[in-house]
Amino acid sequence: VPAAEKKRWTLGDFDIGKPLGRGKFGHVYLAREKRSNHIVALKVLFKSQLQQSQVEHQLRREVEIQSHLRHPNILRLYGYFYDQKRVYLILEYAAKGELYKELQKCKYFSERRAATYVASLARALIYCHGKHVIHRDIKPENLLIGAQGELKIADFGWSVHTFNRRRTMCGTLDYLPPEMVESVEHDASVDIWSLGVLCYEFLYGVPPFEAKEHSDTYRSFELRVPHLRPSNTLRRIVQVDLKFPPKPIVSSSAKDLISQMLVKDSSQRLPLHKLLEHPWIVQNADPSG
Ligand SMILES: COc1ccc(C(=O)Nc2ccccc2)cc1NC(=O)CCSc1ncnc(N)c1Br
Repeated sequence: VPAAEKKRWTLGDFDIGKPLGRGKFGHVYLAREKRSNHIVALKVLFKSQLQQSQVEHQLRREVEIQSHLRHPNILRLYGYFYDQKRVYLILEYAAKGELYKELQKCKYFSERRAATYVASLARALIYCHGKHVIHRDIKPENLLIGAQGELKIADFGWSVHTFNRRRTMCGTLDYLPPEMVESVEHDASVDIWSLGVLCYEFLYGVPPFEAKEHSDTYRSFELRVPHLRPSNTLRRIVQVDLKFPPKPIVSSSAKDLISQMLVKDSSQRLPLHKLLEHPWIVQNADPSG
């Protein structure tokens, strides 16, 4: 049987539902494919904005990469289509929404929940590295939660989110590893660094190298002159100025894992497969992910 002809989707194939979120390049809607009644998330990108930001090639590359990725912890990109003015991405719908909202609501996660998320992200990253895809942007804003509570990496590409996503106006620097701050070439080990930052933020509710100046005076300064944001965060990153606050109480096993991931020399970072054997993960992560 000849390979199924790639279906040409059109907007008429979908019933459009409520808005799910919005990024810089466009909005995301709940949608139902009429023939199959399959629920999806439909991301609408404006061609004009893509052209202005010269990200068409980045989008084409991302669509190409995503169409070959199949993993329970990576949000599916089922397909895309376009009309005169817009490009539409047909995405898997994550029924339990955005992880960053859940983290803001709970302040921080239990060690079992944090370990379960970290283990599932490690498995997704091992899968990506196996396909020579690195640097899946794994900060909380890019993570969604599926119907069974499982984590889904949903690279939002270049879409910049409304600033209220994080306490600071400007895009967060918190997740940059030292080699990217010092802009030397980076490899898959950047993802181990970012996963370490994420693990810390899951357990403490704040990223490890955040500039302390989140006082009101600093905030007003930042709002008024965001481009002059003191790069205390960058200094703390390149010095790996890692401190564990006394509250909330976190096990020494968790701190040990984080300390093995947030290592300046990228070749010394704990490899992802070794992470899955770390006692804290073995004792706390729910195997189902
Ligand atoms: C595989 O997921 C993507 C793949 C690609 C791109 C993208 O825009 N790439 C891109 C855009 C412009 C330029 C270059 C790349 C975006 C996503 N994903 C998203 O935007 C997530 C939309 S929000 C959402 N989605 C599902 N369920 C929910 N409950 C929610 Br809320």
